[in-house]
Amino acid sequence: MTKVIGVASDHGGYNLKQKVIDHLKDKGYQINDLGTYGLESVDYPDFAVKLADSIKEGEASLGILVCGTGIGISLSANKVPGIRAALCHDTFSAEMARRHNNANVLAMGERVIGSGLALKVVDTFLESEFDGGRHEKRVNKILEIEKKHKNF
Ligand SMILES: O=C(CO)[C@H](O)[C@H](O)[C@H](O)COP(=O)(O)O
Repeated sequence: MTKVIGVASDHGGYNLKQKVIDHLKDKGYQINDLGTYGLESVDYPDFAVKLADSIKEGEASLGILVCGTGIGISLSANKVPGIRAALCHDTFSAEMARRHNNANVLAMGERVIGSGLALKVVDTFLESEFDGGRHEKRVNKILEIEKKHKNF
């Protein structure tokens, strides 16, 4: 079955988001594009939460978020329980984000990274799998933190 990947950005990440979409479609992925759909100024939390909700609803198995730096959009997505958004601008971090942290969202900054490297980061993230084992216990501790602080 084709893997569905959720993708979203603000205006600062729009051009890179479009390149990511074209790249992944060429590779046979099915894309759930949650916007933004142009260069008009928008607010990154609105698109982070759209993507996070779509992952939680099971509409996509993994997600990719892009803003200018990747910081605001990853901070926002990580406020949604169950979302582990990793800001990665190199392939080693992208691999470890999946293998050790079971990250379900990759975040990048269009104003930080060139598109050639960004597409390699995307491929590495999507092709890496969670190692489990000792890392499972640690990821479960992240879930415990979410539960403990849910009324903060
Ligand atoms: O969230 C960000 C920074 O933490 C992103 O880089 C945004 O894309 C950026 O803040 C947007 O800035 P702009 O001047 O409104 O284009």
